Amino acid sequence: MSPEFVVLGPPGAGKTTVGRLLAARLGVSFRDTDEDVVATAGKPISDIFTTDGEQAFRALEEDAVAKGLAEHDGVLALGGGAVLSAVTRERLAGHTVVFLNVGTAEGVRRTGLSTARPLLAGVNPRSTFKALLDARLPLYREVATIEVVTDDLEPEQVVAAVLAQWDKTSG
Ligand SMILES: Nc1ncnc2c1ncn2[C@@H]1O[C@H](COP(=O)(O)OP(=O)(O)OP(=O)(O)O)[C@@H](O)[C@H]1O
Ligand SMILES: O=C(O)C1=C[C@@H](O)[C@@H](O)[C@H](O)C1
Ligand SMILES: [Mg+2]
Repeated sequence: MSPEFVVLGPPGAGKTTVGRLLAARLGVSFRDTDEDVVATAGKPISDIFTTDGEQAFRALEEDAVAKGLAEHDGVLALGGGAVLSAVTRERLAGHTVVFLNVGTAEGVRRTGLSTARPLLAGVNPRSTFKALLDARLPLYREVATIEVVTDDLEPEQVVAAVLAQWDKTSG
């Protein structure tokens, strides 16, 4: 078994929103590694970061991604920082990997109303988001087979853009 689409990108890119829509459109199931980590740890991501630290979260995330890739055959959304793991990047080879890109202004706007993202909870979410994006852009692009810039698109339009690129590449 193997996911039809793996969806990744920074916080607020729309991995969960678009991933769910994409799965519904294809009539397949949706799975999100952030939710799997929460279920395994038995507490919210913000608590894992506070109590156990980011490293502990990344270890749980690496396992959740490996399991999702092995077990799930629908749409699998990864946490925003999953690509920081070299092992995970290797595991993504051979999969259809969708990179949902979003710029700093729109990414901060989309994530601004939530306190659930511990990495963006600092004093200057804008500079934090930009630094995160700069550091990860090469990693997202290393593994992606499809990239959609989502800033000016509604979630349904993002799904359409993903499927249009997929049609072209799977030819
Ligand atoms: N294309 C879009 N246009 C407008 N708003 C969007 C779009 N995609 C997502 N959103 C909104 O942005 C917010 C964040 O979306 P979502 O939770 O899907 O992002 P995510 O990539 O899963 O983030 P995280 O990495 O934190 O899990 C939500 O309020 C969602 O409704
Ligand atoms: O970008 C990140 O590093 C994160 C994104 C979220 O999906 C969660 O996985 C967590 O909040 C960390
Ligand atoms: Mg999400």
